Amino acid sequence: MILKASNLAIRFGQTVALRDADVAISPGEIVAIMGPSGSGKSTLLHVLAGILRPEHGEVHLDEQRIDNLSDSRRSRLRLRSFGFVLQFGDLVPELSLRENVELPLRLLSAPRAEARTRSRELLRQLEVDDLADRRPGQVSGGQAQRAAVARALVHRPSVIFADEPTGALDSAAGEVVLDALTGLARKEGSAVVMVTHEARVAAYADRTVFLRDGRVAA
Ligand SMILES: Nc1ncnc2c1ncn2[C@@H]1O[C@H](COP(=O)(O)OP(=O)(O)OP(=O)(O)O)[C@@H](O)[C@H]1O
Repeated sequence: MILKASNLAIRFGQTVALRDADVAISPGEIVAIMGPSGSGKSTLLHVLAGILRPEHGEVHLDEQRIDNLSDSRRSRLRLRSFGFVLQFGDLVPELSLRENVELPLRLLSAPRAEARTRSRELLRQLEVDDLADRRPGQVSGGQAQRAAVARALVHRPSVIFADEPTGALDSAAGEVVLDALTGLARKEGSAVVMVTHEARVAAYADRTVFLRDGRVAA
């Protein structure tokens, strides 16, 4: 397993968001998380990604326990091992698409030339290379989301987390983004954990985990 979580529990005030949740993701596997509104999908994603710390339970990336690391070590680990695609607007608005895609590699101190070559190649595969010098506000939502997919993949992460990655797109643009995300992740061997409430999005996954009231349903 590349990512394994057991007995996860977390509350927000009186609300129990997760209780006794177990999830295990194999290397390169594409998993959808589905469930009714408020069932804990985003919370589970945030706990698996080391953004939220569970009150009970453990999260392991490969052999390493990650939930009990300090905030700074978890941030570093997220940068190195994970990629993220959110619903919309998570590119840096002041940077061009190319600079956004290069950013994870630059933060990881990769040589500038290597960052440039790798990001150019991904932007080409996602068919937005002709827009590389535009800022996110100067392209369509679907084009920006394809750049976000490139940014999520650029540093060859073990796991890509996607929270409603096509939630802000029409179905045609959404399909292009999902084809790109799942196709490139398969090619490069990154696992994908994707929260969605749409069956047609979950159809891109190898497997679906259903949540109900903070529990993983059988
Ligand atoms: N920061 C927070 N503060 C208080 N309550 C929260 C917080 N985050 C989540 N919750 C609550 O925890 C429960 C699970 O929320 P979560 O966002 O994980 O659900 P979800 O399945 O992703 O929902 P949706 O499909 O509507 O996005 C909900 O009852 C929600 O109101």
